Amino acid sequence: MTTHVPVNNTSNNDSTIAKQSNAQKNDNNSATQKAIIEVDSLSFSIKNNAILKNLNFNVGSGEIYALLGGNGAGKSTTLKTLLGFNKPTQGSVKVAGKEVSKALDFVRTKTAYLPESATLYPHLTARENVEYFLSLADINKTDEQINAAFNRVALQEGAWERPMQTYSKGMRQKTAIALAILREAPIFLLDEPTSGLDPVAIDEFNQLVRELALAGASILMVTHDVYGACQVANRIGLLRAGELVGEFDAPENGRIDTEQVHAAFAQRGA
Ligand SMILES: Nc1ncnc2c1ncn2[C@@H]1O[C@H](COP(=O)(O)OP(=O)(O)OP(=O)(O)O)[C@@H](O)[C@H]1O
Repeated sequence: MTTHVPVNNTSNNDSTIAKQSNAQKNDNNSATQKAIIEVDSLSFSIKNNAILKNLNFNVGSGEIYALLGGNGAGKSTTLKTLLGFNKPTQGSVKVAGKEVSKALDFVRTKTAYLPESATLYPHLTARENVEYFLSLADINKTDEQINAAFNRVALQEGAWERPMQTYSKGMRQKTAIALAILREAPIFLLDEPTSGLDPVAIDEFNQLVRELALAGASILMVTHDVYGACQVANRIGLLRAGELVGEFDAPENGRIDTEQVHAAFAQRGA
C-alpha cells in the first residue's frame, strides 16, 4: 500500500511530521542500517534566511528516492549540501557512513552527480570523454570494459566515436551514466534527469535507473515532475519551502499513486 505522511501547515504540525518521519525510519530499521545517504535534521540558512528546515530522509542501497518540490522548494540546495558545496547550519548529511563536509574526496569518489545538462566536453567523442574523466580519477579501464558500459546503457555503437556535440540530451545522459558505472560509483544524484527528454528517452532512462537500483545503487533524484517521480521512485519526499511535508512509499511491485501525490503537491502550491 502507498503510505503517506500527512501534510500540514502549522509549525506545531510540522514538528509532528518530523516525528512521523523519524518513526517511519525506526520502523524500517533494516533499511536504515543500509542507508547510503543519510540526511538527519538538516537545516541550512543563508544570512538568517532558512532555506532547508529540519530535513530527515534516508536512501538505502537499491532504493530510488525522488525529492519532489516546486520552484524554490530547496531541491538544488539539498543536492549541493550532499555534494559538499553547502555546509549544514544544523544537523548532518552522510554519504556511505561519512559526514560529507569532513570527507569530501571520499564522498565524491562514491557519488555520480548528473546535472540537468550533463557537462561533458562537446568536441571529444563519448569514448574520449570517458577515458579523460577516468584518467582524472586515476582509474584504468580497457576498451572492452568501456564498450560493455556503453552497451549496458544502450548507447548506440555508431555514436561511440562521434563528438558529443552531435549527441541528444538522452545520449549525453547515457554517456554520463556509463562513466559512473565505470567509476563504480554506488550513489547517483540526479538533477531533473528527464526534463527535455522525449517519452521514449524517458522510458529508457527510467529503465536504466531501475537497473542501477536493482544492482544495488542508491539513487536520489530531485524533480518537480510528479508523474515522472511516480513512474520510477520507490519513495517520494515532498519538499515545500524547505520542509519535507510528506513521504510516499511505493507498494510492493507497484508504483506510487500519481493522483495522491499530485493532490498533496498542489495543496497550497508545493
Ligand atoms: N545563494 C543564495 N542566496 C540566497 N537565497 C538562495 C541562494 N540559493 C538559493 N536560495 C533560495 O533558496 C530557496 C531554494 O532554492 P533552490 O534553488 O534550492 O530551489 P529548487 O527547489 O532547486 O528550485 P528550482 O526548481 O526552481 O530550481 C529559494 O527561495 C532560493 O531563492
